[in-house]
Parts: sequence; structure tokens; C-alpha cells
Amino acid sequence: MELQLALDLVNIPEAIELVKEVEDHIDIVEIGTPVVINEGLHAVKAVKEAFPNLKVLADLKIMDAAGYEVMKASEAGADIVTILGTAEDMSIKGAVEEAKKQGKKILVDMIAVKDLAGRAKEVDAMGVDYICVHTGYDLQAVGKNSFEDLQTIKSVVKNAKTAIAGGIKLDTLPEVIKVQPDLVIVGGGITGQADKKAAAAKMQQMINQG
Ligand SMILES: O=C(CO)[C@H](O)[C@H](O)COP(=O)(O)O
Repeated sequence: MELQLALDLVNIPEAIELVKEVEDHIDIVEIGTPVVINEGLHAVKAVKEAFPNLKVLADLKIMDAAGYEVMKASEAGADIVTILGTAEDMSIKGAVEEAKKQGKKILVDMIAVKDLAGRAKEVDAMGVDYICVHTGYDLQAVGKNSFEDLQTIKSVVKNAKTAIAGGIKLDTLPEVIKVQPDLVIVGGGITGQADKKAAAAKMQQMINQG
């Protein structure tokens, strides 16, 4: 199981400062969608250059022009690029093809997918690397989470790695670990803590104990 730190509400210098604090305790740094909107792919480039030993995920949440966008994120240094599960099959296949060409990985974000089991089976067959259940901020605000959804995809996905994102905190992490995803994505559960290093270290320890 790997731990991904999601950075959503920072600029580039703040991102670098934050990763410095927790770099020993995470596997992947996510340059979140709001950061890409504010800073562009420069944020991916800057973080990859500052931390060449960490994997960097560009959370582009691609919906169209997938091959081109995966190419641009790859050129900026992203190791993993996200596409939405609600995108057309042709877009997802295009993303996978370009990622393979570039030696990169594709994570499919299943946010807002209605037939989760059915779509997870379909995208799994398209050769994607990760399938991620995700409760976004707008549904977190009304008390939703993705723990049951994780069990759903775990029961149907045969090839891809499974991941979970959305509001995971220290107190809910044990529930996540029980279902054994390959990747746990945490934003506010680390960035919102006074002692970010301690929060990341504790999460890493819990994940390693499995
Ligand atoms: O992709 C995202 C929002 O769309 C976030 O990066 C993801 O939800 C993780 O952040 P948090 O743990 O704060 O929910």
C-alpha cells in the first residue's frame, strides 16, 4: 500500500515547503486540480525537479483530448496522470496509449460514476494502471465517503491497482486499510494538521502495518 499526499490549496513555493516537511513519509505527491488551474503544469515541473525521488501525479481529471494532455503532463515530469471514469472509452484508451509511449501511468478517477462496478470492469479492461474511488469536496460536505465504493471496485477489478481518495483522516484510515487498496490518497488529513510531518508519519506507519 502506498501513500499519496494531495496538494490542492497551495501555490508552487508552498507546495515545495510542504513536501519538504513530509517527504520521508509519502510515496507520491499529487499536484491537485486547483493547483494546476492556478499554476499550470509548471507546478508539476517544479515539484518533480525539487523531489526527483518522489513520484508526481498530475490531477488533470482529463475529460477530452486525452492523448495530448497526457503528453503535456508527461513532458512536465508527471509519473501518473488522472482521467475521469466518465470520459469516453476512446479518451481513456487514448490516455493509456500515450502513457505507455511515455513510460507513464494512468489513474482513472471514478468520481460521479453511477454504475461503479460496471464502469470499473470496463476501464480495467482498457489497461489503465489505477482505478480510484473518490468522494469529492462537494459530497464530503454532505457527509459522504467512499469506503463501500472501495469494496465494490476491489471485488471486480482484476488488473489495475485500486485507490481511494476523499476526506480520509487519521481516524478513518483504519477503515480504509481494512479493505487493502493499493494506494491511499490524503489531502486535508495531512495538510490541515498543525504537525503535518507527524500526521504523515503516523499514516505511513499504519499503512505499513497494513
Ligand atoms: O482530488 C481531490 C479533490 O477533487 C483531492 O485531492 C482529494 O479529494 C484528496 O483530498 P482530501 O483528502 O482533502 O479530500
